Amino acid sequence: MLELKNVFTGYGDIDIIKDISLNIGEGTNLCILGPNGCGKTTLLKAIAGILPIRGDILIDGISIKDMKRHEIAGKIAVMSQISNIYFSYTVFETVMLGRYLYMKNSIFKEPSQNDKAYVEKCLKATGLSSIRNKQIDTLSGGQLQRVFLARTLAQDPNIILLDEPTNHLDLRYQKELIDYLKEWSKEDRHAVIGVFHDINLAMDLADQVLVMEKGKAVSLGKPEEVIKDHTLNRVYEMDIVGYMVDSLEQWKKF
Ligand SMILES: Nc1ncnc2c1ncn2[C@@H]1O[C@H](COP(=O)(O)OP(=O)(O)OP(=O)(O)O)[C@@H](O)[C@H]1O
Repeated sequence: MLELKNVFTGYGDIDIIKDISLNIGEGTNLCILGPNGCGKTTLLKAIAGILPIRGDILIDGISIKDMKRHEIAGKIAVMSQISNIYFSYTVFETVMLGRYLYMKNSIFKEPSQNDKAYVEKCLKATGLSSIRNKQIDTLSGGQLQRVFLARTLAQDPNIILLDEPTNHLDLRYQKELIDYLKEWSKEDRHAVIGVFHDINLAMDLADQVLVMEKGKAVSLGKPEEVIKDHTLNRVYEMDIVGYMVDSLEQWKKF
């Protein structure tokens, strides 16, 4: 479904991502882990077609270099972060922006019944139906995060890219988001690629884990394989598994 072949990318003349190859099949949740500055977001930008690359990225066998921006956007949606708010729209209007691709390139036209129904479905899936008419600049960080998820879903992509999607979400909504993504990715021709700092959440969502260090892929495999090979400990320069076990022991005391 998505294939990265010896991808290099970066900013100006500097390569941040160095020689990454990956194959992401249907129904896969890939979580990307690695310390600050190792290139996780830069890799997502390359996959979204935002940065020029050397090597190749293929979606369903077609190079993104041969695809137009709207063609890539029809396949891959990036869940935006809170810093992207510039205008005050209602929740409904914001989620409708995700349908833009399908609205014959005009957001000024009245959306079709189909588009409206699709937006309603996305609002329902993210628990936002009851606040559909609220202005987004009056929402809490967690509500806003869910609005952006709904807008991403409204784009009806095959692949969702997420960059630390659980920022601003309280525990309940973190769990709900992860559970929702797990369910969504198992639908026909879907996959999720996410960057996480919370290793617990990453391990909960992931079928595959990619560990990055200094722009390179240093480990790729199932969560249990990646935990066992101690690469995580090395790249984070701490005993990750030991830390997790200690935390659990603390809770057992209560
Ligand atoms: N727009 C940019 N122009 C130049 N350099 C950049 C730009 N964005 C990121 N970088 C650099 O690229 C490197 C990788 O950054 P990136 O944001 O991809 O890392 P990350 O692993 O996502 O980090 P974090 O975990 O802190 O979010 C860093 O050295 C960063 O300073």
